[in-house]
Amino acid sequence: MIVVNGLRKRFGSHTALDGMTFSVEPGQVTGFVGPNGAGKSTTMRVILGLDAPDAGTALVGGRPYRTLRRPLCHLGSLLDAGALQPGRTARNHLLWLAHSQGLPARRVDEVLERAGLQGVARRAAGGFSLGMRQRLGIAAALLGDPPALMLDEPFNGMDPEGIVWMRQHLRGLAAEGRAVLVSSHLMSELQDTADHVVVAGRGQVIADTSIAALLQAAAAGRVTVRLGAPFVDVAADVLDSAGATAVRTDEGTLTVTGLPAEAVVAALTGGGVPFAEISTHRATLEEAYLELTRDAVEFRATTAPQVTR
Ligand SMILES: Nc1ncnc2c1ncn2[C@@H]1O[C@H](COP(=O)(O)OP(=O)(O)OP(=O)(O)O)[C@@H](O)[C@H]1O
Repeated sequence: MIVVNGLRKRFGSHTALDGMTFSVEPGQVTGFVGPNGAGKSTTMRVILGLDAPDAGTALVGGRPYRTLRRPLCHLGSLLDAGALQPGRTARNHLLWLAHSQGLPARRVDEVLERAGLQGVARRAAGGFSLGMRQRLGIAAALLGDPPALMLDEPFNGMDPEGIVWMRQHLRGLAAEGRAVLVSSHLMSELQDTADHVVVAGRGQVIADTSIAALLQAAAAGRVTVRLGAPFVDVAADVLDSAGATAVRTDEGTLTVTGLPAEAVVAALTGGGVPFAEISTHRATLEEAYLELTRDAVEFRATTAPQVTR
């Protein structure tokens, strides 16, 4: 289990982490999402002891990573798939890592097979595509058979087949009881993968929730009512009196917030207003995420560049 509590980190005058707090539970994939600059990589670097926080703690199995005797047996990580000696074969890269942690060579062959790299094990890793490097990074993370895994943007550079493989692989690792933390700046990548999601923005957690609850919250309260144009105004009045907010969004269409669909039906029926159709808006994961992070995006394509003279 990974627990971060009140992490703060400044780089000069810039606050990268501003009280980041969450935990990664065993047996599930936790997505760590947020716009660029939200503080995901910094949090992961702090967990690994690569950056020192100004305040707060990051514990792996109850202890700071730096104090673990054989860290690969506690937490496997993939931060930068490019971090390898290009001339070394995939197998030698893993053998070197295994040796440094006192792990047996047989683990190397086991993880190569698990990552689907047996066929290229004796090829120089420098010639690997980014997707293959990601697989090699996963193999390295699994060397110590750790109960927790932490992967920074593992879908980067993967082709569609690789993405399917990665999703199944992550699910499999969680099904074995491991705590799996996976960062991404695309919520859609985590569809069908993550059970839980921690949404970061401006160095803080802005949502810490199950995927199911996130979808439900995003869809909650948005009900579309279609009815004959002459009834729109009276329907809006009836719904306003029932405590909802009804906005005409199209000819003969009201978008209602503040009341669940059943209550909308009850209010209209009680008010004697005929309607043709009532539907609940179902948000996609991406919509739910965009809604949450709307105020936390540091760089926006639509923001006019600031010119300093
Ligand atoms: N070594 C550093 N020196 C100065 N600023 C840094 C450093 N590392 C990170 N930052 C800044 O801290 C903030 C958080 O960066 P971080 O890389 O953790 O975000 P992120 O959520 O991982 O973003 P991305 O999705 O782009 O990787 C950013 O504004 C970044 O520019």
